[in-house]
Amino acid sequence: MLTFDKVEIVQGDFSLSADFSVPVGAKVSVIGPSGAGKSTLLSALAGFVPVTSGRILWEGADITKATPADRPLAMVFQDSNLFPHLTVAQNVGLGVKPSLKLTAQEHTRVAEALARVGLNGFEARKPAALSGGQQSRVALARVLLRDKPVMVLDEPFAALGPALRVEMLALMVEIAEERGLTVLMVTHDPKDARQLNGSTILVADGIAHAPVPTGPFLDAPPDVLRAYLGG
Ligand SMILES: Nc1ncnc2c1ncn2[C@@H]1O[C@H](COP(=O)(O)OP(=O)(O)OP(=O)(O)O)[C@@H](O)[C@H]1O
Repeated sequence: MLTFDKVEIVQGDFSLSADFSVPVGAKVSVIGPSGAGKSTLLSALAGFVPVTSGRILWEGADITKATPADRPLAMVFQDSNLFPHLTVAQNVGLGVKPSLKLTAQEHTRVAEALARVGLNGFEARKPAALSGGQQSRVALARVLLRDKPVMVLDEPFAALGPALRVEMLALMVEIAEERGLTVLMVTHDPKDARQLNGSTILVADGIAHAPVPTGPFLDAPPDVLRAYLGG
């Protein structure tokens, strides 16, 4: 279980509170108006933004003060965050060892992760020689290799067209279910949230609310979200 225990995050004159738990294996969308604090919530979870008070717990262990590398999560960023001068295999290998001095066994793990995301034979390519969808696959392979129980995605695949986005989300969910990962995904698009088919955390008015089932929530969204969703 991932728990935000009476968490308060203060950044300048902005503050956000969170007090809820997410079960292991849950698929959670994080949704809310622009500037409401979605990225702030995930950044605090990842250890990039300090928590002012309260605690963050993973499986009962207090990770509030842990360094980002010691936390149980791996992140997928909007732009895939690939290094342009490194090959696909090296970009993925970074997930194993930042020094890239991999053992034979680690090279095998890289090859297996690339195969899992459908990128057999792409090892030697540079990111510039990949399509947007293929770049997203590399980012997913990198997360796979980190072997962390929580996958955090901040508007992933936003640069992709609608069909490709559906495909990438499906692959992400397939991998998450295969490994029993807990997923937290910021999205602006209710279609993404519905496809994730789990629960939704509404971030609005300084509060990250406890997750509720996504379907019923989006069928009757609160006013604060209705304006934002444009419907
Ligand atoms: N370093 C900072 N210092 C002070 N305020 C900050 C800082 N970083 C972000 N903020 C403020 O915190 C609030 C939440 O920002 P955040 O990026 O988390 O929102 P968001 O919901 O992810 O927005 P969007 O959907 O537009 O990406 C905003 O009002 C922002 O201006």
